[in-house]
Amino acid sequence: MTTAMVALHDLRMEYTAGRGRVTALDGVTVGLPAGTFTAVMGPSGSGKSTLLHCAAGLDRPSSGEVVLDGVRLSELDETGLTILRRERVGFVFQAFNLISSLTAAQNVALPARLAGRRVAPEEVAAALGRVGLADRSGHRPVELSGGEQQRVAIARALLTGPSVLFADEPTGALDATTSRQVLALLRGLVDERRQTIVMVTHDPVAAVADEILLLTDGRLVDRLTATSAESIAARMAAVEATC
Ligand SMILES: Nc1ncnc2c1ncn2[C@@H]1O[C@H](COP(=O)(O)OP(=O)(O)OP(=O)(O)O)[C@@H](O)[C@H]1O
Repeated sequence: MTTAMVALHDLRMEYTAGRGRVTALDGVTVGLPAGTFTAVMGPSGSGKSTLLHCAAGLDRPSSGEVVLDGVRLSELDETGLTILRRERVGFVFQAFNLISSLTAAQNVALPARLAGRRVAPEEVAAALGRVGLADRSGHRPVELSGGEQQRVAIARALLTGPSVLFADEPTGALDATTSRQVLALLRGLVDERRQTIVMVTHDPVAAVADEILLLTDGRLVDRLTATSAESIAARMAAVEATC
């Protein structure tokens, strides 16, 4: 039996907003095997980002448990969570969050350097090579296309060799063609390096994922495998029509 790289057990998240309470996650239980690509989809407000943030140790759930690479996150204090995020988790967001005055190579090395780690130039070159940007290491963000900037952000996230790469709308700021290229790059990391990836997206080209988790109202309502972009778009339209 494959053990899950990321296991969520009855995950619940409630927010107090004004005088009311919002249930963002309403008992999600799922296991994501190592070396797989999972997309999390669902209507706006269905709890996708909350799920990603809890799974990655950025937020603590109200109840339930996250086990990431064998570590029960509820047992970690804040320092433990910070170390876990630094060493075992990589993040990619919609906004590339690159520092404009630094080169691609300097951007890739920055988080590790800030964490007090010496970073060998070969390590940075290897990370940029993995995303197909070996020849762009001296370029500043303004000298790179949007897709290339996102690839630099992916190289930065891969530098520490994370157990899991979490991506929140990584193609949200990219055009259709560039989005496909970035998703193909992520797919390649799974196929060639057994990288585990969990990605929130609205993009039906998420069909490149091994599995799509469909959320509505904080609940896991479907798990889709081996599906096409067309059937995902149709399923999403049907779910949104009922919301
Ligand atoms: N910090 C917060 N305080 C109060 N309510 C919140 C907070 N963060 C999220 N929520 C609420 O929790 C629910 C789930 O939000 P979440 O951001 O996880 O949804 P989402 O599926 O990622 O949405 P979108 O696709 O629009 O980004 C929403 O109703 C949202 O308003």
